[in-house]
Amino acid sequence: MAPALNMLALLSAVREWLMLLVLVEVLNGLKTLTMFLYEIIYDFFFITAHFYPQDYMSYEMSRDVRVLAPMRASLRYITVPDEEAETNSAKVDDIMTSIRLEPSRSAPYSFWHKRRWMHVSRDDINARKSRKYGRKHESITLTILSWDRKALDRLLIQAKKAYTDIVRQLVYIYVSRPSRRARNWSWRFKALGRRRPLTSVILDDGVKESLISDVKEFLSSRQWYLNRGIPFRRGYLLYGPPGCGKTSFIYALSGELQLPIYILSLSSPKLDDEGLRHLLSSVPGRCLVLIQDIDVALSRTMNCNADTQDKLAEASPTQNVSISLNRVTLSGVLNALDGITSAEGRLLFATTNRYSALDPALCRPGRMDVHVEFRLASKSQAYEMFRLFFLSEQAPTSLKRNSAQSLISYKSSSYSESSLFSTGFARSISSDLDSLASQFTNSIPEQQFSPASLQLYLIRHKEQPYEAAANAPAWVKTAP
Ligand SMILES: Nc1ncnc2c1ncn2[C@@H]1O[C@H](COP(=O)(O)OP(=O)(O)OP(=O)(O)O)[C@@H](O)[C@H]1O
Repeated sequence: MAPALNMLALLSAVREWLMLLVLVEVLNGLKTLTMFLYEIIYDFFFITAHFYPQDYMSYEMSRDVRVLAPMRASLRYITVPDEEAETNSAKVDDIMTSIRLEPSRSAPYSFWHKRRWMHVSRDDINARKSRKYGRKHESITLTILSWDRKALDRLLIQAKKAYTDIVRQLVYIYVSRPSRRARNWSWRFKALGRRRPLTSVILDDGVKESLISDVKEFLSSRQWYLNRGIPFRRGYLLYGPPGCGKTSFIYALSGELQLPIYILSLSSPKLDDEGLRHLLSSVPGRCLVLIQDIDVALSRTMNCNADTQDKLAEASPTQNVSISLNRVTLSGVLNALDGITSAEGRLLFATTNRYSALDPALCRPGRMDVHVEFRLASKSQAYEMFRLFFLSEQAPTSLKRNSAQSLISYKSSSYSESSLFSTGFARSISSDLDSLASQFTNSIPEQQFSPASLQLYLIRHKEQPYEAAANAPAWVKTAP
């Protein structure tokens, strides 16, 4: 009797287990079905866009709360990136226009745009993907409650316009710096620079235009490079005496192309070949890397090997500032420039005052593809500088080089120079501008002064165009 009872109990337990198993399977099936239905409904009702760091502009745009959700007053969780907090502007208004707000990592935000619900979140991307997509380990996801794809197009068009308006006036500047972990270097946001118009950099005829068209041509040829297996990057070597506009041109170009500038200081203390390689491989695609005075940095490091530097540092621990402690070698620079992990679309600009001192290996095509000489000011540069200097912003925009004579002259013997600026100075000077510029140019010898020294002279006479032209011969005789 007892074995029969045990058997019955066993059967009932097995039956209960089986029922439980079936229940679990049914629940799992329901869950899968729910997920399946959810995905169908989600795909039908929601449009999702992902933004990855490799697509620099659209990623930066999507991270900027001011751009995607201008009515940010309703947002509750916002991050102010470290870099923006560093913005050192005296005017509150300036800070407000330059401070970027980002969605918080912990809390996504939602907003309404044209009666549609939108949701933005910052998501981590896994290490494998992050290697593919760039230096930041995250992406931005925008979800729109709508089955009309045009809703996304409309938002992106509006956001792109807002973003362009914000960045049009600004240049993002990054600098290399050692990170806390030894032997590791990274890029740090330094400042939002005001964009310098390219027209304010005056070079010899054709130099600026050919450089700009070369850069633009390069940036639009990605596929051409890829098809031929050529690394998609280009190096420019700008050389010439100090104060001839090399750096100014590079800054103006970055503003024109709306590309961030990454300033690489080869003479940074303790920068070594590995750090340099890491830095050059971690810039984003489409950016401008600037190495100033490349000859100085390299000659200093090569004259002083790592051991000597260590000894010097130990001997004078308090004089770190004056002693170069970097260990970058020429071969390290060459390897870093050639690095296969270097960002695509990278524009490298190096400047030097001593072209002949550079190693030919550094200057060869593939590393420095385009060499451009920036010379001391020619007469035509002096002429254009004078005109630009005294061509007030209030002057009619139609005022071109040879049209000044046709404008009505407001000059009369009764006005004083100082009153010109407050009482229609622009129109007053415009009629004489060309003749004053010619007078000035006649006194300036060809290629004897740098544009920087001409600029200094003109600044001294910034409200006295007539005196600036008249005093130029005397200045030329005494100028250093
Ligand atoms: N070609 C130019 N057109 C207009 N301004 C110029 C030009 N060259 C120099 N300047 C002015 O001179 C100053 C110094 O110029 P910049 O720093 O660009 O010269 P550089 O050639 O880079 O000098 P360095 O070799 O010493 O770095 C700037 O304020 C700039 O406005």
